[in-house]
Amino acid sequence: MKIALIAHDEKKDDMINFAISYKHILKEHALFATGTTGQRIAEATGLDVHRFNSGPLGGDQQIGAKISENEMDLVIFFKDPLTAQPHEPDISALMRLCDVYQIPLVTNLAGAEVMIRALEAGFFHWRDVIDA
Ligand SMILES: O=C(CO)COP(=O)(O)O
Repeated sequence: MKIALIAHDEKKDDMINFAISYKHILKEHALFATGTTGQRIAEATGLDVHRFNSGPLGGDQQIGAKISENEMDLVIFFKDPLTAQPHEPDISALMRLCDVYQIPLVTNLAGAEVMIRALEAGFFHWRDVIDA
């Protein structure tokens, strides 16, 4: 599966801990991330992560483009609900495209914990049918 990993600054430590905890699952998949998130994950885990631009510089939109091309299967996005983001329109657009294309999206650690276990259990096989 192609997985996008994104975290706002206040949530980056959560994302690093998540990636370390589930490295054994994540390493079986193709990983994509916004710039800084991807760099932090790669440094902390050694995982191979394709990095797009940083979020405020278009990274969310680049991931949105992948969704529109059926090139992303899951989006794990640790959003900061307490800090205004300069690129809020890009964030909304990314989440909207997940809804348009029926791409599973979680926006916090609790959801990600469930989703990663669903991934491990094979609940994403329906995406193979769509990708075929
Ligand atoms: O701002 C982001 C998502 O909206 C994340 O971007 P970075 O991973 O580059 O910090």
